[in-house]
Amino acid sequence: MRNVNVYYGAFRAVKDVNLQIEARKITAIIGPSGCGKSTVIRCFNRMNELIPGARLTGEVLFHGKNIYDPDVDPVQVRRLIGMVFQKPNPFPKSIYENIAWGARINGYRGNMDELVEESLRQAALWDEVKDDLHKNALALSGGQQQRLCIARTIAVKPEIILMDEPCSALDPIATLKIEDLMRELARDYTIIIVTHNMQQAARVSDYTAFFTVDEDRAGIMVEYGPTNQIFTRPRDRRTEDYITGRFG
Ligand SMILES: Nc1ncnc2c1ncn2[C@@H]1O[C@H](COP(=O)(O)OP(=O)(O)OP(=O)(O)O)[C@@H](O)[C@H]1O
Repeated sequence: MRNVNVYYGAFRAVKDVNLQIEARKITAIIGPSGCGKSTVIRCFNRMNELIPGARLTGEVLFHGKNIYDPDVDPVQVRRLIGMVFQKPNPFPKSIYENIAWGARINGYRGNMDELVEESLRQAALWDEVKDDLHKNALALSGGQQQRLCIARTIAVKPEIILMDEPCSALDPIATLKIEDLMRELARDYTIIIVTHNMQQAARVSDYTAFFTVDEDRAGIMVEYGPTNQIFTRPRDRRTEDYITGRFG
């Protein structure tokens, strides 16, 4: 991200963000409520464009190309940079179709059974559902539904997976499963996660970006670095206050 500002109408929600994401690492975005975490993560695949009144200035470079250039297709951007949401949102269709549908829309011509199996395996869900692929996805538990959403995202072969509070609707055991899965996926994918949960950021991420709210209510990035450094030797007083629980 280069000099990124995001406005909702006249309100500047995010101010002057410069952030370089590392490939095949997990980057956590943390900070108090309203500091713009969701707004920032949505910039990485042009999801803010779907919000009426939202506007971005600056650049988001992916392989050196600004994804906001007029000749870039947002649908293609969202295929390469997939997103998993707070609440698991499988389609009200079978487990199999949840994966096959997106792949088909994206023009997948290979063996669909293989793709479904491979995606479910990568999302650590295969063993639990392999005998029930034609069951409705909504009959799965919340944690299984979220892994299915991750499988669906992986099936279209993205390079980056964005996750906005992916565990906030899950119990602690399902949360740990998703965290283990994220570590597995980070071998092949670049992951960016928004989380309210600082322990989660400390457990799973390689890099952490701490955001806060400036005097004009705009979100700003205070500090970014290796997670270990941010949590043990923050350079900025505001980061220290937040991670030690004095603020937010
Ligand atoms: N669709 C919208 N229209 C107008 N203002 C918005 C919209 N979405 C977010 N905002 C405002 O932008 C700012 C940043 O919101 P955002 O949801 O990105 O913060 P956040 O850090 O993700 O918050 P939380 O941790 O509470 O989810 C807030 O002041 C919020 O009120």
